[in-house]
Amino acid sequence: MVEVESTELSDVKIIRTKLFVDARGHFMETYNREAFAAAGIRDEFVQDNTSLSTAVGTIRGLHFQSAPFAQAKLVRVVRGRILDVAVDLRRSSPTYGQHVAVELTAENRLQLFIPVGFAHGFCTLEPNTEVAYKVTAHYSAAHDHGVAWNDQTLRIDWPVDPQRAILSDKDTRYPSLVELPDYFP
Ligand SMILES: Cc1cn([C@H]2C[C@H](O)[C@@H](COP(=O)(O)OP(=O)(O)O[C@H]3O[C@H](C)C(=O)[C@H](O)[C@H]3O)O2)c(=O)[nH]c1=O
Repeated sequence: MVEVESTELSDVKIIRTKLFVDARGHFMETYNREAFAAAGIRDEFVQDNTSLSTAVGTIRGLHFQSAPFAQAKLVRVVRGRILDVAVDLRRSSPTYGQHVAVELTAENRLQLFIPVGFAHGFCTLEPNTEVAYKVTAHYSAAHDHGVAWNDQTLRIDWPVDPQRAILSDKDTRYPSLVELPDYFP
Protein backbone atom coordinates (compact mmCIF):
# COMPACT_ATOMS: atom_id res chain seq x y z
CA MET A 1 0.00 0.00 0.00
CA VAL A 2 1.43 3.37 -1.04
CA GLU A 3 0.03 6.74 0.09
CA VAL A 4 0.97 9.81 -1.94
CA GLU A 5 0.56 13.32 -0.54
CA SER A 6 1.15 16.51 -2.52
CA THR A 7 3.38 19.25 -1.11
CA GLU A 8 3.11 23.01 -1.66
CA LEU A 9 4.80 22.27 -5.01
CA SER A 10 2.17 19.84 -6.27
CA ASP A 11 4.53 17.73 -8.42
CA VAL A 12 6.77 17.00 -5.41
CA LYS A 13 5.15 14.18 -3.45
CA ILE A 14 5.52 12.76 0.05
CA ILE A 15 5.28 8.96 -0.06
CA ARG A 16 4.22 6.67 2.77
CA THR A 17 4.51 2.90 2.40
CA LYS A 18 3.01 0.23 4.65
CA LEU A 19 4.99 -0.81 7.72
CA PHE A 20 4.68 -4.39 8.99
CA VAL A 21 5.60 -4.57 12.68
CA ASP A 22 6.18 -7.73 14.68
CA ALA A 23 8.12 -8.87 17.73
CA ARG A 24 11.37 -8.90 15.66
CA GLY A 25 11.01 -5.33 14.44
CA HIS A 26 9.48 -4.28 11.14
CA PHE A 27 9.36 -4.82 7.36
CA MET A 28 8.53 -2.35 4.62
CA GLU A 29 8.49 -2.44 0.83
CA THR A 30 10.35 0.83 0.17
CA TYR A 31 9.67 0.58 -3.55
CA ASN A 32 7.25 -1.55 -5.58
CA ARG A 33 6.85 -0.62 -9.24
CA GLU A 34 3.21 -1.72 -9.52
CA ALA A 35 2.12 -0.20 -6.22
CA PHE A 36 3.86 3.10 -6.99
CA ALA A 37 2.37 3.15 -10.51
CA ALA A 38 -1.08 2.56 -9.03
CA ALA A 39 -0.41 5.57 -6.80
CA GLY A 40 0.60 7.67 -9.84
CA ILE A 41 4.41 7.40 -9.66
CA ARG A 42 5.23 5.69 -12.98
CA ASP A 43 8.81 6.87 -13.44
CA GLU A 44 11.28 4.09 -14.25
CA PHE A 45 14.23 4.14 -11.82
CA VAL A 46 17.54 2.89 -13.19
CA GLN A 47 20.04 3.58 -10.40
CA ASP A 48 20.15 3.46 -6.61
CA ASN A 49 22.46 5.77 -4.66
CA THR A 50 23.41 6.11 -1.01
CA SER A 51 25.41 8.76 0.76
CA LEU A 52 26.67 8.88 4.34
CA SER A 53 27.28 12.26 5.94
CA THR A 54 29.13 11.95 9.25
CA ALA A 55 28.56 15.45 10.58
CA VAL A 56 25.41 17.40 11.49
CA GLY A 57 25.00 20.44 9.24
CA THR A 58 26.35 18.75 6.12
CA ILE A 59 24.65 20.23 3.07
CA ARG A 60 24.70 18.32 -0.23
CA GLY A 61 23.15 20.30 -3.09
CA LEU A 62 21.47 21.90 -4.78
CA HIS A 63 21.99 19.42 -7.61
CA PHE A 64 20.31 18.30 -10.82
CA GLN A 65 21.27 16.71 -14.12
CA SER A 66 20.31 18.26 -17.46
CA ALA A 67 18.81 16.47 -20.45
CA PRO A 68 19.21 13.84 -21.74
CA PHE A 69 20.27 12.68 -18.25
CA ALA A 70 17.73 14.67 -16.24
CA GLN A 71 16.66 12.72 -13.15
CA ALA A 72 13.57 12.28 -11.09
CA LYS A 73 14.48 11.11 -7.57
CA LEU A 74 12.90 9.07 -4.79
CA VAL A 75 14.68 9.97 -1.56
CA ARG A 76 14.57 8.32 1.86
CA VAL A 77 16.65 8.26 5.03
CA VAL A 78 18.05 4.92 6.17
CA ARG A 79 19.70 6.31 9.34
CA GLY A 80 19.50 9.76 10.91
CA ARG A 81 17.53 12.82 9.82
CA ILE A 82 17.63 15.37 6.99
CA LEU A 83 15.82 18.46 5.87
CA ASP A 84 15.23 17.56 2.23
CA VAL A 85 14.77 20.43 -0.23
CA ALA A 86 13.50 20.54 -3.81
CA VAL A 87 13.64 23.76 -5.89
CA ASP A 88 11.48 24.25 -8.99
CA LEU A 89 13.78 25.10 -11.94
CA ARG A 90 11.08 24.77 -14.62
CA ARG A 91 11.14 28.24 -16.20
CA SER A 92 7.50 28.04 -17.35
CA SER A 93 6.25 26.80 -13.98
CA PRO A 94 4.09 29.15 -11.88
CA THR A 95 6.23 28.01 -8.92
CA TYR A 96 9.61 28.62 -10.65
CA GLY A 97 12.24 29.39 -8.02
CA GLN A 98 10.05 28.19 -5.17
CA HIS A 99 10.99 25.23 -2.93
CA VAL A 100 9.62 22.70 -0.53
CA ALA A 101 11.48 21.48 2.54
CA VAL A 102 10.44 18.21 4.19
CA GLU A 103 12.03 16.45 7.17
CA LEU A 104 12.82 12.85 6.23
CA THR A 105 14.01 10.57 9.03
CA ALA A 106 14.73 6.91 9.67
CA GLU A 107 11.87 7.11 12.19
CA ASN A 108 9.17 8.73 10.05
CA ARG A 109 10.19 6.54 7.07
CA LEU A 110 8.80 9.15 4.67
CA GLN A 111 10.06 9.32 1.11
CA LEU A 112 10.12 12.36 -1.16
CA PHE A 113 9.49 12.06 -4.90
CA ILE A 114 11.20 14.87 -6.83
CA PRO A 115 10.38 15.07 -10.55
CA VAL A 116 12.66 16.11 -13.40
CA GLY A 117 13.06 19.89 -13.43
CA PHE A 118 13.91 20.32 -9.76
CA ALA A 119 17.19 20.86 -7.97
CA HIS A 120 17.64 18.66 -4.90
CA GLY A 121 19.62 19.08 -1.75
CA PHE A 122 19.53 18.27 1.93
CA CYS A 123 21.00 19.27 5.27
CA THR A 124 21.74 16.62 7.86
CA LEU A 125 20.13 17.01 11.28
CA GLU A 126 22.03 14.18 12.99
CA PRO A 127 25.55 12.71 12.75
CA ASN A 128 26.11 9.65 10.53
CA THR A 129 23.02 10.25 8.42
CA GLU A 130 22.63 7.85 5.51
CA VAL A 131 20.40 8.78 2.58
CA ALA A 132 19.27 6.30 -0.07
CA TYR A 133 17.66 7.42 -3.29
CA LYS A 134 16.56 6.07 -6.64
CA VAL A 135 17.08 8.04 -9.84
CA THR A 136 15.55 7.75 -13.31
CA ALA A 137 18.72 8.42 -15.32
CA HIS A 138 22.30 7.30 -14.93
CA TYR A 139 24.95 9.62 -13.56
CA SER A 140 26.60 11.84 -16.16
CA ALA A 141 29.32 14.16 -14.88
CA ALA A 142 28.96 16.29 -18.01
CA HIS A 143 25.27 16.84 -17.23
CA ASP A 144 25.68 17.24 -13.46
CA HIS A 145 24.88 20.83 -12.47
CA GLY A 146 23.82 22.82 -9.44
CA VAL A 147 22.47 26.07 -8.08
CA ALA A 148 23.96 27.84 -5.10
CA TRP A 149 22.64 26.36 -1.82
CA ASN A 150 22.80 29.82 -0.23
CA ASP A 151 21.21 31.82 -3.05
CA GLN A 152 19.24 34.36 -1.04
CA THR A 153 16.51 34.59 -3.70
CA LEU A 154 15.60 30.95 -2.93
CA ARG A 155 14.89 31.87 0.72
CA ILE A 156 15.75 28.37 1.96
CA ASP A 157 15.85 28.34 5.76
CA TRP A 158 18.67 25.80 6.21
CA PRO A 159 18.84 24.50 9.80
CA VAL A 160 22.54 25.33 10.14
CA ASP A 161 24.63 28.46 10.67
CA PRO A 162 25.77 29.28 7.10
CA GLN A 163 29.26 29.87 8.46
CA ARG A 164 29.36 26.34 9.86
CA ALA A 165 27.73 24.37 7.01
CA ILE A 166 29.87 21.49 5.77
CA LEU A 167 29.98 21.45 1.96
CA SER A 168 32.01 19.91 -0.84
CA ASP A 169 34.21 22.38 -2.69
CA LYS A 170 32.03 21.83 -5.75
CA ASP A 171 28.89 22.86 -3.84
CA THR A 172 30.44 26.22 -2.96
CA ARG A 173 30.90 27.14 -6.61
CA TYR A 174 27.46 26.83 -8.19
CA PRO A 175 25.77 29.86 -9.82
CA SER A 176 22.76 31.62 -8.37
CA LEU A 177 19.34 30.97 -9.86
CA VAL A 178 19.44 34.18 -11.91
CA GLU A 179 22.83 33.15 -13.37
CA LEU A 180 21.73 29.59 -14.14
CA PRO A 181 21.33 28.60 -17.80
CA ASP A 182 17.79 27.65 -18.82
CA TYR A 183 18.01 23.85 -18.44
CA PHE A 184 14.25 23.31 -18.05
CA PRO A 185 12.46 25.85 -20.33
C1 LIG B 1 25.77 11.52 -7.83
C2 LIG B 1 26.86 10.57 -8.26
C3 LIG B 1 28.17 10.80 -7.95
N1 LIG B 1 29.13 9.93 -8.35
C4 LIG B 1 30.51 10.18 -7.97
C5 LIG B 1 31.04 11.55 -8.40
C6 LIG B 1 31.97 11.94 -7.29
O1 LIG B 1 33.28 11.46 -7.56
C7 LIG B 1 31.43 11.23 -6.06
C8 LIG B 1 30.65 12.15 -5.14
O2 LIG B 1 29.69 12.81 -5.93
P1 LIG B 1 28.99 14.12 -5.38
O3 LIG B 1 29.98 14.96 -4.62
O4 LIG B 1 28.26 14.75 -6.55
O5 LIG B 1 27.95 13.51 -4.35
P2 LIG B 1 26.77 14.35 -3.63
O6 LIG B 1 27.25 15.70 -3.24
O7 LIG B 1 26.20 13.46 -2.60
O8 LIG B 1 25.72 14.56 -4.80
C9 LIG B 1 24.41 14.04 -4.75
O9 LIG B 1 23.72 14.80 -3.80
C10 LIG B 1 22.51 15.41 -4.13
C11 LIG B 1 21.69 15.54 -2.87
C12 LIG B 1 21.74 14.79 -5.22
O10 LIG B 1 20.52 14.85 -5.29
C13 LIG B 1 22.47 14.16 -6.31
O11 LIG B 1 21.94 12.88 -6.58
C14 LIG B 1 23.91 14.05 -6.17
O12 LIG B 1 24.42 15.17 -6.85
O13 LIG B 1 30.55 10.20 -6.55
C15 LIG B 1 28.84 8.80 -9.10
O14 LIG B 1 29.75 8.01 -9.47
N2 LIG B 1 27.54 8.55 -9.43
C16 LIG B 1 26.53 9.39 -9.04
O15 LIG B 1 25.34 9.11 -9.35
